[in-house]
Amino acid sequence: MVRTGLVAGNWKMNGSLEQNQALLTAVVAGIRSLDRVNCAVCVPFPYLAQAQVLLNQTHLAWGAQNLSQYTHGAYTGEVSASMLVDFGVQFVIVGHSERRALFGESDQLVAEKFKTAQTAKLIPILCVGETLTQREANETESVIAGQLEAVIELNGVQALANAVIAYEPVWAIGTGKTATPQQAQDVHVFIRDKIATRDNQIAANVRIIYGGSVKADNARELFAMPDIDGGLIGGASLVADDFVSICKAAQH
Ligand SMILES: O=C[C@H](O)COP(=O)(O)O
Repeated sequence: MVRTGLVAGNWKMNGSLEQNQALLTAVVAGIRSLDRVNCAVCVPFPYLAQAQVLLNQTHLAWGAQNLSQYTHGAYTGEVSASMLVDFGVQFVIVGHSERRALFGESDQLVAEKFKTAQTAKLIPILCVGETLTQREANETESVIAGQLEAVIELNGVQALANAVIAYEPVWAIGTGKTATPQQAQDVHVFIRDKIATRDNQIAANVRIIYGGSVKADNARELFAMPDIDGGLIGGASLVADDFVSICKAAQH
């Protein structure tokens, strides 16, 4: 089977109305001719309205970087799935390592956010990945298995049919230290095999993308690996030419 590649930008806490306008306009123009890869940007909440206006009817989808596990009510500062739907959001990142490490999001909470997203028909981009200490202690597989199992336990393996998994080794995020294509491929195969123990078809179809210092000059070799279906791009998604090059590299 052929999985359509996905390149999603994660702007993190960056941007301004003025910068976004220039960036989005340039990216939309740059990816116009790409018809065999899906491209998206996950922007900070306040810019969803701007993304909706600028990206409607273009090849660039938009998404959010987080959501509340609650649907509505007295949860000051939270943003619900239905609010994201109001702004035409298609994707939402859940369980990014920065949220796990800096904001205390547990595997269980991530699984709940995943559920809330899917209930609202949003496509969760579920981030999994190990720290350097965990890799050096040979815990990569057990850590990722735990992160994945929490989501499968709560949501069922079928839920992965409408989701994307992003493998993001924490030691490669924003460090300029990319996993080698083979290192990334090995973990992607581990993830796919793990899912296959529950359901072969879902495992074969689910898109597993790689994140961690993907740049215009290393994207092609990463995306050439058979189980790497695209990328979740941080820093390089803030530079139009770089992001467009990475999107092009994912079109096989
Ligand atoms: O979500 C994106 C990742 O955290 C990767 O960020 P990076 O490309 O800046 O390393």
